[in-house]
Amino acid sequence: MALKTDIEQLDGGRKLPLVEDFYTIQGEGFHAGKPAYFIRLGGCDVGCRWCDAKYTWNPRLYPPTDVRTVIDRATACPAQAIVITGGEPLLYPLGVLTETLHAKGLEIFLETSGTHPFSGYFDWVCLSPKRQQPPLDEAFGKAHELKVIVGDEADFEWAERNAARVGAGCILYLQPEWSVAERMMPAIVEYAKAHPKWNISIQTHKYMHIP
Ligand SMILES: C[S@@+](CC[C@H](N)C(=O)[O-])C[C@H]1O[C@@H](n2cnc3c(N)ncnc32)[C@H](O)[C@@H]1O
Ligand SMILES: Nc1nc2[nH]cc(C(=O)O)c2c(=O)[nH]1
Ligand code: SF4
Ligand SMILES: [Mg+2]
Repeated sequence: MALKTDIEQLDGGRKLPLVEDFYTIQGEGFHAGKPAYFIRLGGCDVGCRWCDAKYTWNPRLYPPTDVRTVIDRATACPAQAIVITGGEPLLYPLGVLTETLHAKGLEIFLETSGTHPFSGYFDWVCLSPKRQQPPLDEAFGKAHELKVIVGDEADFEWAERNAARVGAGCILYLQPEWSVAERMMPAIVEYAKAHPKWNISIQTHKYMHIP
């Protein structure tokens, strides 16, 4: 299965495989609670079995869309923050989209597994490392926050391994994998209390019943 849209179809990033764009409240990590305009791109080659965006994986379902149409919608709403997510957004050249939005004075946030080379401008990078396809070295130095998904006890060791590779100022989050959140929450709470460099992120949008 083609896991990314062919680059030549993207006209250097003037077009991107758009899944959806929507104005909501950031539900995860350091900026949870912040109103933000989300731009979700299609295609991912990482394959997390518990991914809550599996509908994005096949980019062929999402034809390359002129980024100007998305930018027009994003700038027509009151949002001052834009979150670029996916799928795995770093599959694509993000320079045109992000630099155009930045030039309009908007804050640009990235949600990424760090599995592909960076392109584009970001004010904030959230790195969520995946065991089956770990981040590229360059991702660790760019991460403003590290958000490790915890689905079982072994993930705490995975979290520490990644925490050891990010910059000193990178903010650390443990996020329960949604389908086992109830069961894993006590262990996550106890781990964070015992290792207070870690914070907890709980996908508040899912409790708020917003996208
Ligand atoms: C859908 S991913 C898209 C961006 C990028 N591919 C990544 O993984 O960071 C957005 C965020 O949701 C997290 N996520 C995905 N499925 C989840 C689940 N079932 N439970 C908790 N977090 C999840 C990811 O780890 C990531 O931090
Ligand atoms: N409200 C809301 N917050 C989010 N933070 C990260 C998300 C993502 O799917 O990248 C996400 C999302 O899908 N919805
Ligand atoms: S890297 Fe992100 S989009 Fe891709 S499968 Fe994992 S959670 Fe889903
Ligand atoms: Mg989501």
